[in-house]
Amino acid sequence: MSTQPLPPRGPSDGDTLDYIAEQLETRGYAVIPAAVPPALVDRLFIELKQLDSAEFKPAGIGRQDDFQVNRFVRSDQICWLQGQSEGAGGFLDWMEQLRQGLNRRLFLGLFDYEAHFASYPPGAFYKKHLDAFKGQSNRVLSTVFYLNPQWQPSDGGELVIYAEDGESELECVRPEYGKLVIFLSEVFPHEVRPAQRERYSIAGWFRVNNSSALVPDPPR
Ligand SMILES: O=C(O)CCC(=O)C(=O)O
Ligand SMILES: [Fe+2]
Repeated sequence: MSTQPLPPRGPSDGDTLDYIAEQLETRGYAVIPAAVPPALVDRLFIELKQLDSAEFKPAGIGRQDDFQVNRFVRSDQICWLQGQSEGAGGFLDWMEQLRQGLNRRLFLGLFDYEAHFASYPPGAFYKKHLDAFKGQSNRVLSTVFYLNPQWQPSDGGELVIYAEDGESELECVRPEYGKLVIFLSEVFPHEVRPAQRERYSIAGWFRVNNSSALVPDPPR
């Protein structure tokens, strides 16, 4: 058995940052059961429940010009976080602390962060994919944060993280309330298995800035 250090609980303090940085450096991903302050998790959950279903749109694949909705690849609904509300603002602030902390520790040059709520109705999925392809995207680190109270193993909906070869399973993560997963966007193929219940999350990406005066950074 490998002896991984126990993940710390609590806010984005030095210990949490050290833990995430160490995991990213040694394994390329981190699973933290309770990184975000509980009051913030509850606030986000309330806001998510208050969102009108009309604000959720079918998620697509690709960027602006080649954006397409493909129900065979993914069948979730999304709503981008704007940060105007207490919970969403708190979450984006927390991620900003993480961005700065990781830049200091790992020199990643992370430039900004974008995130959306995602809702997977029962039976919805996201087939095995990479969040970024080398040289084609400025997404460097993917984050997924789960908002599913009392999630049971029989509810399914796991996030499966595969090794770079796309075959061997590295991790099968239950989408439990308050859990945060972070991984290198270009390295790990992953998939969302269908769930028995509605499955809620916030998916986000830390990005680098590849723009210059002549070549603007591509839109997401
Ligand atoms: O919800 C998850 O567990 C992962 C979602 C995902 O892979 C994505 O939105 O790119
Ligand atoms: Fe993904």
